Amino acid sequence: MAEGDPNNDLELRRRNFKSQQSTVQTRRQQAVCVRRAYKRYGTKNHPNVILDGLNMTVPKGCIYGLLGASGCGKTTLLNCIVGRKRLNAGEIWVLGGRPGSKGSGVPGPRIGYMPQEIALYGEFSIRETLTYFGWISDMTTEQVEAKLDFLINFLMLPDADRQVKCLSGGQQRRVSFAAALVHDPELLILDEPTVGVDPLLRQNIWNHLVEITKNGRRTIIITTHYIDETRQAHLIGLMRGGYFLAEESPEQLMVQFGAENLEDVFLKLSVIQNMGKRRRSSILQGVTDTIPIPAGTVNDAAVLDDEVGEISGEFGDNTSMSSRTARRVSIAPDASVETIPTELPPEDEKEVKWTDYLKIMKWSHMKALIWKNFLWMWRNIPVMCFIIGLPVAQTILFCLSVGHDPKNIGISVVNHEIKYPMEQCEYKEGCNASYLSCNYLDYVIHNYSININYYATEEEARRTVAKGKSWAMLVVPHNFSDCLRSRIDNGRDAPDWDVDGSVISVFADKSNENIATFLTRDLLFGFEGYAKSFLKECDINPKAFGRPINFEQPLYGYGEPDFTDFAAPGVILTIIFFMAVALTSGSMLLERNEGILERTLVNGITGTEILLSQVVTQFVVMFGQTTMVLVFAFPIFQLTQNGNWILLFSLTILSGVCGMCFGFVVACLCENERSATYMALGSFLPIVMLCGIIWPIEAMSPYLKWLSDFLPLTQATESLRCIIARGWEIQVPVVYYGFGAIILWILIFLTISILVLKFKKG
Ligand SMILES: Nc1ncnc2c1ncn2[C@@H]1O[C@H](COP(=O)(O)OP(=O)(O)OP(=O)(O)O)[C@@H](O)[C@H]1O
Repeated sequence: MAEGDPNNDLELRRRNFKSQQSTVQTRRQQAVCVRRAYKRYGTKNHPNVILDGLNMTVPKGCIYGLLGASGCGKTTLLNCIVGRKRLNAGEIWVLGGRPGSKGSGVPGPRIGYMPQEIALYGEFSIRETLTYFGWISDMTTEQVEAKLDFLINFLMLPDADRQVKCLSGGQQRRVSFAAALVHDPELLILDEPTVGVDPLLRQNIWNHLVEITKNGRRTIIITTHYIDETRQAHLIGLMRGGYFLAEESPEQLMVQFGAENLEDVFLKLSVIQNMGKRRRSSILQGVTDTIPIPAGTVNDAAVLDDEVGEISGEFGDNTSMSSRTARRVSIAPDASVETIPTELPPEDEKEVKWTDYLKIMKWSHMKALIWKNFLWMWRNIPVMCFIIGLPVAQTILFCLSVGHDPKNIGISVVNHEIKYPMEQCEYKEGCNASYLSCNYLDYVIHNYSININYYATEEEARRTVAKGKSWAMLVVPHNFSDCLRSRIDNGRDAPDWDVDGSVISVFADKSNENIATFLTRDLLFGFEGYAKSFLKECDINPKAFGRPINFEQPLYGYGEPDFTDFAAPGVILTIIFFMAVALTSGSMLLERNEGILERTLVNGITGTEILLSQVVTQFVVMFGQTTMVLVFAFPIFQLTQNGNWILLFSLTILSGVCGMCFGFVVACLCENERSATYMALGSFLPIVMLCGIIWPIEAMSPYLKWLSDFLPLTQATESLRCIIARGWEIQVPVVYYGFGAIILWILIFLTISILVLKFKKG
């Protein structure tokens, strides 16, 4: 094979891997082993490098104190160890496997994680909190109960039935500590557990940590700002500038630096680092020499083998200062990836069967999550009442305020038939009534909600319209009644002046399209109605002078079109959809931002399980909301409902489920409530405008109409309209398209959120 041949290179690397097998095995025998970890936030071009070639070795059975200034990257490192964040380059083994890989058990109940934030549900009691964390770690209630008394006594916690939100900050931190301890994990990761804890209890906690690591089966990584309390740790890692300045036993470090306490050591190391004279950190020398590790828990020979590998740079390691410096100089944000072999030796992990991939959830996890969701609701009854009451209030407001005829529209009339103000316009019965205009106006007043004010001159009346005090001016000509009679009597022979003299002129303010439309309708229909009654009084067939077009009883709907009925389907679906978006994204972001979600995920709960548990709980809420909204809209406010109740109910529920899934997407994509609000609000108006909710989609431009067809609520709104207004059943295409489209969107949103949850890690 020629030199430089890629196959040749691959063969060489394979051989190297074989020779490194023992090194790799050794690393996997540690509780945690991190090699050449490189982690940055920000973009490739503007990276904020947090871990920069960091090596860390935590043997099984030891307490490892992780120290460093605030913001140096301790939490980031811990998040990578528990599998919640990914390195940009480098390797991590935790309890023998790769965090996050199938079968590694990490994240999972093998780990107990206490994050920096309290990350607990304030409404839960101590007992409920520990039960929840016990259940998600596969414990039974009896096992939790058995552990509860011990933890309460040991951590000096108050009564187990006290709610977490009623505890002091220090007590809350101790409950959080208890939640990490409850399932007796193999690896306990504690991010500043002793903040706000009094010295006596802090000592107790350390004693307990020492106690549980004695048998060599438990390992603890602990970060703290109280540097000197880590004297009791077996090993400490002093972190600065993205890597460890030293990783030794505390005693060794103090002897080495001739310091009286660890703070001095840290200061001295920092000064040395600043001077560019970094000392070589003898990673495992200290471990094998100074830590009283129980026999059999660490393979000494292997450790030495590992050590040799490290020092000789066999596996590309860099603990010697020169190699570290050389590599650190050359490391570019992702160039480091190239220096890491992409093909790693086969891992000795639990064999994963293809059927494992089908197990998307564990019943014990689902039980815990659903119980927790309902308990949260039960503890927040006022919030729940608001959540169910809000859509009802919105429906009531819609029914009361939208689609009804405008009332008391004022118009100004100048009636030249009478001598106003000396003479008043009054209704006179009979075919020979003198002022037909007065009869017509009287008919309008009594049949429509129109207020008439009379004026003597056109100037006065016009001024009222110009000043916005009236919506129109009507001018009745002098001989209106006579001319109208002549027109009826003479028909096609009526002289022009009679035709012209029988016309009432309307000068309207059409600045408000809706009011102008209603006024036009009332004046025209009013005249038609009055004319019919007048012709009857004169024994003339009204049809002779009526419109030659007659609207019979409609096939669907009522004679008078009602905008409330038109808008109701879309409005109901929108209310349920967006309430679900707000509720789901809000509750998920709340959990995430308080660190509870992160903690739950570290315990081995999967994103899919969280989504499914939310689906179950939100479904119940949605059921309540939908029932209330439909009861108020139809039986109480009497909106048109000629269709199948089951179809109406199921389509409304489906729109809620669709909103819930969209809420998942929002929560997965957005970092905080503010961006989630922007995203939800940003989608609200396009959906309302483009889905044919407030205006028929037939009125849209063809391109927008095409776009509208693909939006989640368009087909569903049309389908619901056909169900309730036309009484159509599921076999009609328009109806089942609505169901199909919304189910398709549910699947799309669910898939997006599962994919984002899976791939969006640090
Ligand atoms: N999600 C993130 N996006 C961007 N930067 C981040 C993110 N998380 C942390 N950082 C930055 O990374 C650095 C290390 O943060 P980290 O929380 O790991 O520090 P820390 O050592 O745990 O600090 P402390 O002791 O104060 O908790 C900080 O400068 C922080 O601002």
